[in-house]
Amino acid sequence: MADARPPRSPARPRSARPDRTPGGPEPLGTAPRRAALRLLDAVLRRGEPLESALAHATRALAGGPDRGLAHAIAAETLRWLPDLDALIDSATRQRLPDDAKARSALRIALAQALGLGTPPHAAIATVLPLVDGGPRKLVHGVFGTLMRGEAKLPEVPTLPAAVAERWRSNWGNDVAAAAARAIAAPPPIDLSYADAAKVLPDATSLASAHARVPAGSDVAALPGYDAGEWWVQDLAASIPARLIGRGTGTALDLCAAPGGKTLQLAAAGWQVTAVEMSESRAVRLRENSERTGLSFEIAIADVLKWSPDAPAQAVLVDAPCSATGIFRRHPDVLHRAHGGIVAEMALLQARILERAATWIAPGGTLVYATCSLEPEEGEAQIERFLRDHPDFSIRAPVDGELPAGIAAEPEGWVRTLPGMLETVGGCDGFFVARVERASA
Ligand SMILES: C[S@@+](CC[C@H](N)C(=O)[O-])C[C@H]1O[C@@H](n2cnc3c(N)ncnc32)[C@H](O)[C@@H]1O
Repeated sequence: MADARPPRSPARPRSARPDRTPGGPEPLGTAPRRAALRLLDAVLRRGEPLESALAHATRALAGGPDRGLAHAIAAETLRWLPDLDALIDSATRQRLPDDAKARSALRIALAQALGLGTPPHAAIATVLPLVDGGPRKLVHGVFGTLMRGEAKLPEVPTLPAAVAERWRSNWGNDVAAAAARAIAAPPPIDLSYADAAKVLPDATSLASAHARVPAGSDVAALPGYDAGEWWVQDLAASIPARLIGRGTGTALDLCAAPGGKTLQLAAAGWQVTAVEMSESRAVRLRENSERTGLSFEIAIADVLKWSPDAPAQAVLVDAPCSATGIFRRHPDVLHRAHGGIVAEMALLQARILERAATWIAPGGTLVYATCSLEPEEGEAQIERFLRDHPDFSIRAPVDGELPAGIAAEPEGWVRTLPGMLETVGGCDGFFVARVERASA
C-alpha cells in the first residue's frame, strides 16, 4: 500500500510469518476471524445490524464456539472502533481509507490483542491470511510497531464523534460520558419472571418479578430455565408493560417480537393479541409462549394495514426505532444509526401511533415506548400526539410502578439514560409514556 508508512524495522510477532506462501494451509483459527471481518463489513459498509448479519457471515463455520468467537471479535471491535482507528492512524504515515482491508484486518487483530486478551502472536497470525495477496506486510508491520510500543486502549472507550455530539447536545456531557463508560464491557443480564414469588433468592432484584445476574452468566444453567419461569429482558425494557399493570381485558401488543413485553402482559392476566410483521421474528413469539406456558394470540401482520375487531382496554406500542438505547449489548448501533435513520423511524412511529390511537376503548390506556436515546423518537412523538389528540392525557407512574432508582420526569413520562443505576450495572436507554383516553 503506497498510502501508509512502513514501520521502522517491523517486529515479527512469534509464529507469524509475513511472507507465508499464499495458498499454503491457513492457520487454525483464521476462519472465525474471516467471519468477523465479514460481520464488520456488513455493519460498517452495509449498515446491517450485527445480529442480523450473523447467520450469513458465519455460515461456513463449523460450530457454536467459532460463531461465538467471530461475534465476540466483531462486537469488541465495534465497542472500541474510534480508539482502534486512532492507534492505527498513529502508526501510518498516510491515513488508511476507512474501508481499506488493511484497516479492517488491523482493527480485528488489535481488538483481540488489546481488548480480548488474545496473545499478540495469535491475534496477528490468524488475521494475516485475510490480507493474503494484498497489504500483508503493511498489516504485519503496523501491528508489530504498535505492539512494540506497548499500545493500549484507553480506560473508557471513545464514542463515535457524531453520536457523542448528538448525546452531549441532547442530554449533556455527563450522560455522554456515562454512555462511553457503559460501552467498555457487556452489561449484566436481567430476567423477568412470570411469578414474582419465584425470583432467584440470592440475585439482585430492582423491581418485582426482576432478577439481575452478572454479565456472561450461563443463563440456561440458572434455576427455572427449563420450566420457563423467566425470560431475558433488560430492566428498562420491562417498564412499558409494568405501566400497563394487571388486567383481565383485551390488550394489543403492537410490534411484539421477540415478545418480552407480550409475556409480561400475559403473565399480568391480559387477553393479549401480539401483532408482528416479521414472520421469522414471530417464530420467537411462538417459541417464547411454548417455553413459558403463557398464552396469547399472534397476528402476523403490518400494523399499518391490520385492524383489531374491537377497541382494546390497553395498547402497547413498542415501536421500531433506531435502537440507540441498547448500544451496550449491540455496539453496532453506534456506527449505523445516523440522523437519517432516526428521521425515518420517527415518521414510522408517528404513523403507528396514529392508528393505535383509534384502537383504544374510552378510559383505556396506551403505552408508547422506544429503546432509543433520540428525543425525536420519544419526547417529541408524545408531545405531538398529545397536541393532536386532546382526548388523551398523560398518566404519570405512581409509587411502586417503577424499578428502584428510576423516577418519572416532571412531564409524567419515563426516560432512562446512561448513568442511571450505574453502580448496580446500569440499564438500557428507553422512553416510555403512558397516556389515557378520556372516558366517553
Ligand atoms: C422494538 S422491536 C419489539 C420488541 C418487543 N416488543 C419485545 O418486547 O420483545 C420492534 C418490532 O416491531 C416489528 N415491526 C416493525 N414494523 C412493524 C409493522 N409495521 N407492523 C408490525 N410489526 C412491525 C419488528 O419486526 C420488530 O420485531
